[in-house]
Amino acid sequence: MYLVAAKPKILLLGEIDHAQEQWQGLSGLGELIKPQATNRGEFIAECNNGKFDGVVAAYRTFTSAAITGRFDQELVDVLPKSWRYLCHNGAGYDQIDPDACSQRVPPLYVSNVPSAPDDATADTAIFLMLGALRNFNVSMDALRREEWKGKPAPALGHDPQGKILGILGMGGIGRNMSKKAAAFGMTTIYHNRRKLDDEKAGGAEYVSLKDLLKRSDVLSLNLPLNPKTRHIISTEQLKLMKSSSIIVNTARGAVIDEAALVKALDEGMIAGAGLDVFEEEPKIHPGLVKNERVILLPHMGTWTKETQTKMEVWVIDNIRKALSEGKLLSIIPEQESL
Ligand SMILES: NC(=O)C1=CN([C@@H]2O[C@H](COP(=O)(O)OP(=O)(O)OC[C@H]3O[C@@H](n4cnc5c(N)ncnc54)[C@H](O)[C@@H]3O)[C@@H](O)[C@H]2O)C=CC1
Ligand SMILES: O=CC(=O)O
Repeated sequence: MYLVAAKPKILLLGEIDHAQEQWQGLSGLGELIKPQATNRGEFIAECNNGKFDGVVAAYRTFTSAAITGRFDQELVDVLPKSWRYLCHNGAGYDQIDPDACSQRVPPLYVSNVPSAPDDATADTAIFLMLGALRNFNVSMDALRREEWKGKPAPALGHDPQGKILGILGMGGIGRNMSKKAAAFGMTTIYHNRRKLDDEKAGGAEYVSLKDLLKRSDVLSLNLPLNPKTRHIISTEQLKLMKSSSIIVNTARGAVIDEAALVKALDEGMIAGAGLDVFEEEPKIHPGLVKNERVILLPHMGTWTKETQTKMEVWVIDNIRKALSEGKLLSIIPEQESL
């Protein structure tokens, strides 16, 4: 009599919209399953009643947090020990606590999707930058109220040519934006945890955070959200900025203290903002909604067919590698040395 090893399970948290064929292709490596839970309590109950025993890897989306909540200590503690890989669809993995995953025995290895979102997100940042520099939002709103340009017409905008773009977080998206901004005649300065080598910096000057704030005409936030970066931009930092400057945020809402930003805009500490992300999505601070000098997008940085497809395929490739080789394609930096 032979014991037949149970097929591993692969759990889908969220939806696959573009790479169905590649997802189904994983069925050769494991049984594809979905949770029934519609909220965190039910999800934890499914973990506790053994529904996910045998799960080796999971595909998760940003919006699946509406069901599971954050992958924090509480959640990691109830996951079955068979579950070794958590493959996130997104560059930013702030919905996952890397320490809780790393300290579990055995560790829960986490992957994200670097580089695939770079172009689409940097394009979004450029759109927000131009829109805010040119005061386009004021007239776009006015036109829909059947007013030509607006009453009064908006203040004259500013050209990007000759202006200084300051990038906080010079990673994949920051560097991509810097290259694109050069085509608009801008000079980039940046602040990062570490100075980049010359090739990566691409001619951008490394400066302290204080100098970045003081010198930038456009401050673009391109760093991850974590306990060290939460509210990295608040009143003290905003006070250092030029009153003619604008802020662009395509990173995560909570890297800016949103209430402080509203106050800074209202008091003329800075001239405008272009925002794709918010502290409590999908809620937006009413002070941002009512301020016409703020151009707003509902977290659409990677909202293109091409980029969404690339990102889904990337996650599936992570799962495939994990199941067939025991390694992830793009493990998060916090776990590189595990
Ligand atoms: N709006 C959207 O749809 C999208 C938003 N994002 C957000 O953008 C963020 C950046 O993405 P990538 O460029 O792919 O990440 P990345 O990891 O390539 O770059 C992040 C950079 O920030 C730097 N950094 C980290 N902590 C810092 C600190 N305290 N001070 C200064 N620099 C710091 C890192 O050294 C790195 O160079 C993601 O974490 C995500 O939250 C990413 C993709 C799409
Ligand atoms: O917000 C999107 C991401 O990829 O991170």
